[in-house]
Amino acid sequence: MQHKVPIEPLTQQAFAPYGKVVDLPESDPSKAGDGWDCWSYIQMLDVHEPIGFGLVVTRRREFVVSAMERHVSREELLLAFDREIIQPVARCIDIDDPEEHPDPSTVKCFRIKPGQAIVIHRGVWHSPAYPASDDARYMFGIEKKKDKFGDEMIRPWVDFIGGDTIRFE
Ligand SMILES: NC(=O)N[C@@H](O)C(=O)O
Repeated sequence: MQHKVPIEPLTQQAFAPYGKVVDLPESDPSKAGDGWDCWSYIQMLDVHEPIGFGLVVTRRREFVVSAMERHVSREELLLAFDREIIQPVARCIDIDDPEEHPDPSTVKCFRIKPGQAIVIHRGVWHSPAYPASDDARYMFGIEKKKDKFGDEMIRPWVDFIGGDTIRFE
């Protein structure tokens, strides 16, 4: 079965079950100077080991997702660089279940604008991000350590329950 999921704007409230949003706050800056404003700390990444960074070039393709991965031991920072990207996510049901499959009924797809970022909660399912229109580049940062269920394997992808797929629009 294929589930249709609308693309939604990234807001703290909508993204809360999946992680944290990194964006300019409405509040006054905590520091400012001639020609610049600074807000800190606007978000936290909970880590115990050095962070490794990865860059992804994501190319135009059908907006269809059939599998996701997750990191049960690590939060993941993900930052849109040059163009808008779409990030599909699914809820973590049981972080201690190594046999869990992503549940398609919990999928949401968020539009992340250049300069915005997310911190994906531990255990939350995610696919690679898609470009909203033209090919895009994004960066992720994650602790460089083994995950509890070994998601550093060559193929960490887990199909949706029932072999379902997601089409987002
Ligand atoms: N988010 C993404 O594209 N990749 C990471 O989750 C990863 O572990 O490679």
